Amino acid sequence: MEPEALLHVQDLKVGVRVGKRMKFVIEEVSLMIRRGEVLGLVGESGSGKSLICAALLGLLPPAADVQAGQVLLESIDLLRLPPKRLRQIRGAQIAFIPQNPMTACNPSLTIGQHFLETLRAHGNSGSKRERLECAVAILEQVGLPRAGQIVGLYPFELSGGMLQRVLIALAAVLQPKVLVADEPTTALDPDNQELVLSCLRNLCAEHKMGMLLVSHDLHLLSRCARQTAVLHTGRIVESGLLCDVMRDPQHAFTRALVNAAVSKV
Ligand SMILES: Nc1ncnc2c1ncn2[C@@H]1O[C@H](COP(=O)(O)OP(=O)(O)OP(=O)(O)O)[C@@H](O)[C@H]1O
Repeated sequence: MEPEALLHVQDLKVGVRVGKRMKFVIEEVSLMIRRGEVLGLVGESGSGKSLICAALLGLLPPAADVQAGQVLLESIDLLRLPPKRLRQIRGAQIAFIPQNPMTACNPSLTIGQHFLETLRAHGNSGSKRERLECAVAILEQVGLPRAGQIVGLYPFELSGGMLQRVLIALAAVLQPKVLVADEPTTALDPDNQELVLSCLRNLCAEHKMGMLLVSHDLHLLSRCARQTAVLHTGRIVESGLLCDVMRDPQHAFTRALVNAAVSKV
């Protein structure tokens, strides 16, 4: 039996205002993510990957607007929720892992305080000690050694790879149904990339989360994603099982991506 669809994006269209006119940068994008499954969204720089992530989370920049489409999280259309309800769902049911861990953290808060704040903001009524225990447990799950000490450290005291795993833990602590990860390994060296990818793979499998993993690198996606969708100038030009797409790419743009990926192996 096919696992059930968690996130279903249908015919998404996003425009950005350029002076007085609207330029459409995302057109008729449809994606489906099932429980426990990683969908790799691949595309060239400027193809619209980050705007799709932002649209899913209701975090488009002021110049951009959703013009059409649906983003169904199970049966709820995120594009049509009042802002207050969307804020409750964001983080708790659909969470974001950013590209650059160094700029995503608040430098004046310890790692533990980041977790306390996230849990408090989403109504966790446990004591401070219970919330910190929760933080330590998820930090251990993402493979960070000495998690009990890490909660007392500030972001600058951790390496980029460790901090990215902290952010993954922070995104996962409320056990969202879907994780959206926009190029989460860009700022990392190859060893840390591998650690982060395996941490994402394990989290999704263990908690049956769905994940949208964004990259411009098909080879990198092939280490984590089962399904893929290929984005080219704002449109999905090909999608399916990543192994099939890599074996027999149909679109000229996908063939170029596959050749680039093969040359990295
Ligand atoms: N705030 C904005 N104002 C105007 N245009 C924007 C804005 N954000 C993005 N765009 C345009 O929308 C298109 C898609 O941008 P987006 O950042 O989503 O691409 P991307 O695939 O994520 O690129 P990269 O891999 O380089 O991050 C680009 O043409 C970009 O110039």
